[in-house]
Amino acid sequence: QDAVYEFHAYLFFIVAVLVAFWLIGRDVTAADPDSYMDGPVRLGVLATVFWGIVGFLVGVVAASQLAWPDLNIEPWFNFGRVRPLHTSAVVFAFGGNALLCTSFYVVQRTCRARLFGGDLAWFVFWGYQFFIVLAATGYLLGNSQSKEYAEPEWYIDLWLTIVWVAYLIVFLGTILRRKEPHIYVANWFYLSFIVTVAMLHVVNALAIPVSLTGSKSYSLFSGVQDALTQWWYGHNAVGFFLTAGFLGMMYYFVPKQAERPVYSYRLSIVHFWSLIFLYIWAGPHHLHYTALPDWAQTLGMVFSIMLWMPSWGGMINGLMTLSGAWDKIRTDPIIRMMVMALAFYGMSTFEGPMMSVKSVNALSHYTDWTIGHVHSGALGWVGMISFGAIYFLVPRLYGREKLYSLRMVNWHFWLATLGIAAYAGVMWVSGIMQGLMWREYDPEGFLVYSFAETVDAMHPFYVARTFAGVLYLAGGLVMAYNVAMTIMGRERNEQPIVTAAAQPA
Ligand code: HEM
Ligand code: HEM
Ligand SMILES: [Cu+2]
Repeated sequence: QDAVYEFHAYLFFIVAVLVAFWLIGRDVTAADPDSYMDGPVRLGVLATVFWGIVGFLVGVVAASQLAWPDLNIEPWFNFGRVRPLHTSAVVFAFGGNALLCTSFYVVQRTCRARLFGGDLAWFVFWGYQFFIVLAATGYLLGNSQSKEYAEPEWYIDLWLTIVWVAYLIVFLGTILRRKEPHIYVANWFYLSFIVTVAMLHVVNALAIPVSLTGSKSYSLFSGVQDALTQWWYGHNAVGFFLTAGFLGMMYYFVPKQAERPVYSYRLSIVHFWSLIFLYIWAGPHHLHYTALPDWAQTLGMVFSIMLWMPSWGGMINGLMTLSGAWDKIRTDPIIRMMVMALAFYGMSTFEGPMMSVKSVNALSHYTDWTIGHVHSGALGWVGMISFGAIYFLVPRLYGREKLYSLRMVNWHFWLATLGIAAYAGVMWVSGIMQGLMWREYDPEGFLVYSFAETVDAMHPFYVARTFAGVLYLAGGLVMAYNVAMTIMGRERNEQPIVTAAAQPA
């Protein structure tokens, strides 16, 4: 019925042919059941770095378009198509690959078992990359079902469902055949992420296609039910994709890199159950002052405020794992990255509950303050903890003694930290200014500013935010170079990092 569907059908055909050739030619000798399956992890780390750079770059493009509207290139690269390309690239391609490869790595080590299902793990990896390509090309060609963070049309949603169920089978199967009786807490978090995302995705994507040979569909829900379902999904995508999954990462890689046990196992169990119970109810804080019934808005607000506690439980558990090893912040830039991730996790989960209070949201909603909040969680928490895990994994996965350069990790740390601080700071100022300008009345009761005047006032902030994004992107490029050199087996000839205070007096 339409060109996008046709293009995707051809793409599907080409991929199917390639897979058929691979199936014919592959090596069918059974792998050693006692070894770990690290192929998808090795490639997954590279995919994470690659999609990270793509996503940050598209973020810089979107930021530039807001600063200089002439950069809207019609029709393929206008802001309306570039924005979902950015959000999906960073959240699902970068974050998703980071979760996929670290979860495959962690579940094998902590269960002392090979991934379940043989080549199914490869299907999950490649099937997920195919989903990303379908989604991204669909956006640029103008397809969207207009649900934020769930823009792909129905047939792409169906494909993702198949891939995700396979992911669940691989992960759960590995846990079921574990040789270690205990299920380590990182796996609890990963599992809750996989199960909940499956549920969110299936319910929110329920839609009726206009035709089985066309891309257009209509949501099963309408009006305020549609809005509530969408933000039940959207909020819990934050809670389970961007939070629970990355907490799983934190619970494995922070203790490993710090060479310390988790601070409190009891705390991890308590904050796990309270986190997943509370998150599910907080979605309505995205719909304050809408047609959603008032009681539902208040419910969302109350659960959001309660959510502060289990969130900080995770942060405290991560930070206190460094007890007795605090000196490592000075000497190990990877630990420094992980600590910065936890600091931003704490910061954004304090800011979130505050923004969910209706009177605060009356100012912050629809403004850049929300964008600042999003990016302190995304750049600070999700980005930094993933970078830490990548630096941990690359030498181990590729059989290298150490990274090409620790000093470059330090550079990455500072570029990323300055980028985040500038991004969040600029958006706070511009967001609050924007909110205050919108609500400014004169003594006669007329609005003082027209909407266009508030847009005009944003310009310098948008320029500054673009610059902040360039810093963050530059850090990502430094990482890509470091990773590539490490894989090639090179070691940079450099002085070890020793600060003045660490030297003997
Ligand atoms: C170089 C770094 C980045 C830059 C320059 C950047 C830029 C942007 C821009 C310009 C927008 C649109 C804002 C608007 O509509 O007013 C945006 C939205 C968004 N970005 Fe980024 N971004 C970056 C990195 C990231 C990362 C790493 C993540 C997640 C892991 C992320 C997640 C998001 C999300 C979820 C939104 C939608 C926010 C909302 O609708 O409230 N971004 N970004
Ligand atoms: C206790 C934890 C948190 C609470 C209670 C919370 C609360 C909120 C609130 C009230 C909003 C603004 C809704 C609006 O006015 O439209 C929001 C937006 C958002 N938050 Fe959080 N937040 C939390 C943690 C996080 C974290 C850790 C991240 C990222 C890793 C994050 C990502 C987002 C995103 C992407 C949006 C924008 C959604 C959109 O409109 O597109 N949040 N959050
Ligand atoms: Cu939310």
